[in-house]
Amino acid sequence: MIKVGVLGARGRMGAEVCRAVEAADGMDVVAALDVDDQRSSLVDSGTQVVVDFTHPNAVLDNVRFCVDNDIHCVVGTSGFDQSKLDTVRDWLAHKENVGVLVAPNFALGAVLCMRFAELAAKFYDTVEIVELHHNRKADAPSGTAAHTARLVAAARAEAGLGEVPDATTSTVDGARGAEVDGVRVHSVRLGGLVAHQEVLFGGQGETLTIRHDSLDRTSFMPGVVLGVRGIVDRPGLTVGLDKLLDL
Ligand SMILES: NC(=O)C1=CN([C@@H]2O[C@H](COP(=O)(O)OP(=O)(O)OC[C@H]3O[C@@H](n4cnc5c(N)ncnc54)[C@H](OP(=O)(O)O)[C@@H]3O)[C@@H](O)[C@H]2O)C=CC1
Ligand SMILES: O=C(O)C1=N[C@H](C(=O)O)C[C@H](O)C1
Repeated sequence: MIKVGVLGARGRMGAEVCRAVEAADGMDVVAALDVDDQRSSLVDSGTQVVVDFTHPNAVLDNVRFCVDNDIHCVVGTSGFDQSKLDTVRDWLAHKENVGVLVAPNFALGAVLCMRFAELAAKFYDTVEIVELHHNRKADAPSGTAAHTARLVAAARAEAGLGEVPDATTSTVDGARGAEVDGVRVHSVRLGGLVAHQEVLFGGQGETLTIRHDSLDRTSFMPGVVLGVRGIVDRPGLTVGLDKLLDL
């Protein structure tokens, strides 16, 4: 039995994770903590894998605590840029047996959407991303959109494509979205939504739209459970659930 600790356990994702881990074979929730609880109970309960769905401002400190205490981590919380990933990698360099998985999105379709976008990127001059989420989300753009933009930008660079052409000379602040590695990302926040993303490519006389919709938070759970099972045998930093899938 893998002993699992959940951080953010009273949140939208954390509560779902507690249910999914309890329902899965070979793992148990031994600690379910939220914002005011003591992380020391992770150690006291013998937690082997922590699942973190908290807040972008809190997650790095939680990962530090886990690494220091030889606890593997499966991290869904958004807000991981390259410098935060490098920080985690540095911590892990001194810990041969600890693994941390940071996954911008645990939904299978979102993982495929990112991969398809990476594959399509070199064939199209222009690309923009639209992400749409519920209106209680703390951060914009979404971690998934930022990660997708970075993958697309890297694929464009590798193919020798330059900047995305844009003739805009007159605009209102924000009208053209945020820029992540040169890729425009537009964030929509609406009650009723869960998590949705479109990657739009434009070429000569055609467009390609790759869209993914999470209609319910259960969509993330098979990926989280896979992450918990996988991380115990994967020391070091793993970025993206795709590394645990046969993609
Ligand atoms: N990778 C993926 O597939 C997915 C990632 N996410 C990401 O997960 C994160 C959480 O999302 P969501 O569940 O919707 O958010 P919620 O606000 O519903 O849940 C977060 C919970 O964590 C608590 N919390 C905040 N800080 C800490 C802390 N230091 N220690 C323990 N608990 C803490 C919050 O308490 P309080 O409310 O009192 O602050 C809240 O109960 C976001 O970054 C989101 O983008 C979401 C869905 C899928
Ligand atoms: O806050 C959310 O809900 C989600 N957050 C993640 C993100 O920022 O990409 C993953 C998913 O989009 C849901």
